[in-house]
Amino acid sequence: MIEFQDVAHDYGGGALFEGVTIALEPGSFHFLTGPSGAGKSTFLKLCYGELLPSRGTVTLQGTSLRQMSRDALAEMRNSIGVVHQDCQFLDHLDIRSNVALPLSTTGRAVSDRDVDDLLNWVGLRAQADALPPTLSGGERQRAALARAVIAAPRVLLADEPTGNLDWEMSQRLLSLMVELNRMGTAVLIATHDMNLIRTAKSQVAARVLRIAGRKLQSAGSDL
Ligand SMILES: Nc1ncnc2c1ncn2[C@@H]1O[C@H](COP(=O)(O)OP(=O)(O)OP(=O)(O)O)[C@@H](O)[C@H]1O
Repeated sequence: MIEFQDVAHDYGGGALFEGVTIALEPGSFHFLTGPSGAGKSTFLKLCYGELLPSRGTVTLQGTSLRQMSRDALAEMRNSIGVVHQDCQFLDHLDIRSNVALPLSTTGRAVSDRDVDDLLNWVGLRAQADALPPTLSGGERQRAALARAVIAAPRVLLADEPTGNLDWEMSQRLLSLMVELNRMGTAVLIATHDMNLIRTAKSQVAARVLRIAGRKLQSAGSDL
């Protein structure tokens, strides 16, 4: 689904990580952890083609990023849902329209009913007509999750989706992502939150990856 072959990335100040070879299989659940600045967001950006690796090959569904045309990459991105760290919205559009954007901007049919079903799933049906600035942090994160999955992606990538949320709200978001994974979506979550990882491991067979010392390692059973 997403494969890294001997991948390194360097923004110009030295490699953040190198020699990364890994496959994110369909239906898998991964956490990605590591110190601040280790390169977690960078790793996610490589996964959805926002960045090309400095060295090595990233392959999305059988095609190397480098060989993809701009159109092919845009098409590929439709099969990958992303919850960004800052979950930005278009503040002049209501939550229903923001959540529908991945479909409406690609010209695909979108019914209010489908969007409202999804908003119901994340517990935001009552906020469908609200503007983004009026939502709480937890509500914004759940709206961002709804937007990331509206196009039924095969992979969900989430960058610190529970950052700044209280424990109850973090758990709620986690259960939504576990539920998605049970329905077949591969999930990769970058997080600092070790409690979240421990909790998830009692619910799902999650593999924990850690960027440390410029390498991507499998975290041990100390978690
Ligand atoms: N576009 C860029 N140009 C130059 N350097 C960058 C760029 N993006 C990120 N960096 C640097 O690369 C390093 C890794 O950044 P990245 O955001 O991937 O780390 P992270 O592990 O996600 O950090 P955090 O946990 O704090 O979010 C940081 O030192 C950052 O300043």
